[in-house]
Amino acid sequence: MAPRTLFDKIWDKHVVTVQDDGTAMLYIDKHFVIEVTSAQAYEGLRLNHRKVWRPMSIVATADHNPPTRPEAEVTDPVSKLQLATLDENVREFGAAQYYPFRDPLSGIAHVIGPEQGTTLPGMTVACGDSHTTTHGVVGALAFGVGTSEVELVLSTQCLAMKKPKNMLVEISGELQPGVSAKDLALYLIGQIGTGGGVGHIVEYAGETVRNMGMDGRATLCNMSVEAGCRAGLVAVDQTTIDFVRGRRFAPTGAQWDAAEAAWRDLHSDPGAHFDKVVRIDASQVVPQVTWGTSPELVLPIDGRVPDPKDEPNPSRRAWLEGALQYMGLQAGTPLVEIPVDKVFIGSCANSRIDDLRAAAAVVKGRKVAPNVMQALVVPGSNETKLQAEREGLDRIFTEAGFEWRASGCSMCVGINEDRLSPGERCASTSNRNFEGRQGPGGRSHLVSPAMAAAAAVTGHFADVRVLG
Ligand SMILES: CC(C)[C@H](C(=O)O)[C@@H](O)C(=O)O
Ligand code: SF4
Repeated sequence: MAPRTLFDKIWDKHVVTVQDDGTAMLYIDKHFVIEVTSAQAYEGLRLNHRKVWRPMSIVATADHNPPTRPEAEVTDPVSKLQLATLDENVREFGAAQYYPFRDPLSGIAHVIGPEQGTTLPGMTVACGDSHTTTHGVVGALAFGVGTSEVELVLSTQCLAMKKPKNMLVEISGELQPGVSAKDLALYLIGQIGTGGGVGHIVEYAGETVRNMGMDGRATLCNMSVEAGCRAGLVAVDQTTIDFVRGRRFAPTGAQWDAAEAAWRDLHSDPGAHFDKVVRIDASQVVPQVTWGTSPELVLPIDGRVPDPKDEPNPSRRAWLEGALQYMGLQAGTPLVEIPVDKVFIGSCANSRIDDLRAAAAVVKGRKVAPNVMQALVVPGSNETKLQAEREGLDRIFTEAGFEWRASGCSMCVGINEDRLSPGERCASTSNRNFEGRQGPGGRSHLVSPAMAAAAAVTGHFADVRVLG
């Protein structure tokens, strides 16, 4: 057989039929259902008198709306309705697991999937949420889909699509201390743009990725969608196997042995063809900060806010001018001189244990700067929260003046009570910075956990490499 990519291998195993025009029906092994994008899909089933094809493939979780303050209740009527509707739909249609608001195992779908071993290597995964790409961290082919596709997966267990193309991002060289997977992801998007991966499934490979822990790999996969990719993947290696073994829903005994043997083949064959290849020298990447209203408007921390006048293309120039104005910045300002009002450490991009450890290492023994009105740490799952508490990370954060919260999407997206007010500037470890993303009029700068911590303790963007 011709050499195949990791994507080809998983795709081939899951294609049910292919129509003449190339549209394939792809079997979905695991379906994560969230409160924001599922109500209409279930309503569609009801209207058409359909059942869920395989309720045991469903993991339902309420992650976007729940407040994360201890003891807080849901007060917003839309949030209340979404949460109650998911309760009702799970009761009526069934699910293998359900993590409602305040469940001890609840968390952001893309954090709990790999963490609990519900997402396993070689699986196909769907979820009505764009950052489903994150599940690629364990070598699963995971698609973020819209509500109508949620309904299709519920009723047929399949997604309909033409086969995307293969893209390889090969990362070599050693990361400098203080530089992380988030910086790599932002750097990549800065290079190829938010459209750079459109129509492709990206596989991250190379020695830097092989040497990276699972949480860093998850960040890369998470950010794939911000580069336009349909999904992100990392090949299964010993690090993956060690991560999956012993997880709550991972196979055990003879089933584990068989699974592990099969998973060992989940890598691209030598000589496999990629339609697009991007190479990155990790040793050249410095901590990144976005300055504008798209993840591709990103700069190294030692940079200055660009001047749109230097942009020859008129429509791009107008776009940059708009971004500059929305962000309330002056061209030429060094990034390290931009003060921040709020700091958010969380979201499915950066809320796993290694992220919290990296931020805590910077915060330890320091205080949140007086001009920072609010600094939040929101673990991606309640299990991660407990792990961090066992390690004493919560105390490092709270002693410095951070708020330590229960899990959820929180300030990543302005649809729960954690949000920015108009004009507020936030150093955020999340993945999106478009206008109003973290609250109407809010200004979001995407950074790594270590860089968010550095901004919190200095009160402005700062180079974590020289913070000492
Ligand atoms: C609300 C949800 C559907 C949305 C998504 O699709 O990603 C959100 O999670 C986001 O990050 O923008
Ligand atoms: S944490 Fe943010 S990016 Fe992730 S699913 Fe929630 S809202 Fe979307």
